[in-house]
Amino acid sequence: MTIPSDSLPNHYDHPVRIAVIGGTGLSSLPGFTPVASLSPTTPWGAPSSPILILTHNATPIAFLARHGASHQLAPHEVPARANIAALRGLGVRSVIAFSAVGSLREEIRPTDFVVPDQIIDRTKGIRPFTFFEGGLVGHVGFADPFDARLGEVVLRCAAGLEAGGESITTHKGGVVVCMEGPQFSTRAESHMYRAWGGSIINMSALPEAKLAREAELAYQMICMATDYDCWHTTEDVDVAMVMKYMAANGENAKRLVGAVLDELCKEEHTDLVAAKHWEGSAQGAVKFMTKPEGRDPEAMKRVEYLFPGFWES
Ligand SMILES: CSC[C@H]1O[C@H](OP(=O)(O)O)[C@H](O)[C@@H]1O
Ligand SMILES: Nc1ncnc2[nH]cnc12
Repeated sequence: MTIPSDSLPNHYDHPVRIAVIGGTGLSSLPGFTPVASLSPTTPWGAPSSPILILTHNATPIAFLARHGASHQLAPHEVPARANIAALRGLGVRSVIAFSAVGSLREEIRPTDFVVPDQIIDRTKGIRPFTFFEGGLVGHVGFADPFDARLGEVVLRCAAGLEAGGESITTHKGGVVVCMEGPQFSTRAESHMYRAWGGSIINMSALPEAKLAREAELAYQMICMATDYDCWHTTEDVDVAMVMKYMAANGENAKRLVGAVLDELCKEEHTDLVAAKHWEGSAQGAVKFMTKPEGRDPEAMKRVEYLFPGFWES
């Protein structure tokens, strides 16, 4: 049964540590119990959709539909800063982000899952991509754009499901090419991305992953292959193909999220879920760059939204 989100409470009074971002074909997480629907505003505007708080074995998780509840936002229109800031504001420190991707490798078949570890940026600079601007500068490290520890947990859970006979094939590591879109690639581009070492392609790993790093969140994308883009001898990608495979992938995504949440709820992962290993990383980058006399008060206030008490310490 789906409970309409407007009949749910619009507040939730406990911190929520884990978020799931759903992408194409995954605009809800059926099977989890909705307990609240939140519409926070941030200094960067409103998130893509109301954030649903769902419970899984008594653990709350935040669910956000990246393209909006009706998939009304094109990849370049996704308010990624508001999304990440709103999640952080709820207490979220770990994010599992789903994405439908094209495969650039023969061995990554449609319906396979990939837990990537690298990104090549082919966005065109038209998406707002940092929290630190407008009178405040910060440079965070981004050598490894995903959270390896969260990635390990996801891979272990996927292996457990596979061993239990579930039909999920999961690939460890891979390079996501994040293109601008919304049009798909030309054939020449598709071949070029393969020559560059790309494994899969999407339109939404960035700036989401960069912003998560700036917000000191542990962030891992789980990619679900839906097509072979247009380099392969099979049919060229189109939306119908993506949606057809996402129907199958959605079930697998739900199973995998369930297993990952079961694991993350264990006491041994408390520090990982709280992203203790990222704590202070971005704050250091911001504090030391712009001299106090050059800091814009509005920019300082925006940073305060991400890191309450930031300027007092
Ligand atoms: C409809 S195919 C292109 C679209 O699908 C992917 O979305 P998401 O990453 O949110 O699952 C891809 O990135 C494009 O936005
Ligand atoms: N071939 C493709 N290119 C970009 N994004 C995608 N999402 C799913 N398939 C894709």
